[in-house]
Amino acid sequence: MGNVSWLSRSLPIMAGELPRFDLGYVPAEPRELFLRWFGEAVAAGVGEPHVMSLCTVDEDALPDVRVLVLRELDERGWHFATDRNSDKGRQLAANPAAALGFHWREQGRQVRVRGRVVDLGEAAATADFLSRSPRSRLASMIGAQSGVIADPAAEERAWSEAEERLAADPGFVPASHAVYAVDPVSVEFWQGDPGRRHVRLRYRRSAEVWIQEQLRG
Ligand SMILES: Cc1cc2nc3c(=O)[nH]c(=O)nc-3n(C[C@H](O)[C@H](O)[C@H](O)COP(=O)(O)O)c2cc1C
Repeated sequence: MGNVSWLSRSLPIMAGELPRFDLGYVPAEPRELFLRWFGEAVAAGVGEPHVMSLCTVDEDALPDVRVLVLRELDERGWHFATDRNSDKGRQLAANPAAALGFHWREQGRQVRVRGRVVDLGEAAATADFLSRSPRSRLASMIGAQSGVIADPAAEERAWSEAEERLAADPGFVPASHAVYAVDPVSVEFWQGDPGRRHVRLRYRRSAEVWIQEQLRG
């Protein structure tokens, strides 16, 4: 047996006491249930509950995934911020659809969001960028995210130049900074059970109505 296989089989999963998911007490809209679960994750001390996986597909339909920070949740959907010229930015330009995954390990919970992706425009991008720390803003001013670093010395110079630029113009916002929202077509809430009777509830949007379906775990 390989090392990963041996280690993986010997590691615990969904151990300990987990919350119960009472399907008799769920709201009509998935956003409300997400906010409830998110608040519970924060209260339970879940590590980085606002970090999520973002899955996109490239022009050859090959999936790609990485983790991002959830920036906001409102009637437009789940927001994230990134560089429009990054790999994911280019993938979204070609195919504006995505899936998000949250895993709140300490509670044995998972939330999956699928939907179309909408660029929220310049005002949202500007507000998001200016709310960031100076170091975070600098990192977005060096060049296109996901670009290959061919010359480390030039990269050092780019950081210095960005520092000078930010000092001279603290209101500077790169044109490539973008905030996107995932406008959901389905949202699934998954509650793990140590006895493996997991509880899954999927909200599926049909026209303007949310249909709830319980899924086998
Ligand atoms: C905890 C964590 C949070 C991150 N948050 C963001 C984020 O909010 N926006 C972002 O563009 N990249 C974020 N990243 C970096 C991405 O995972 C990824 O490396 C980067 O966006 C480039 O992805 P791409 O090459 O697929 O475009 C984060 C990474 C980690 C580990």
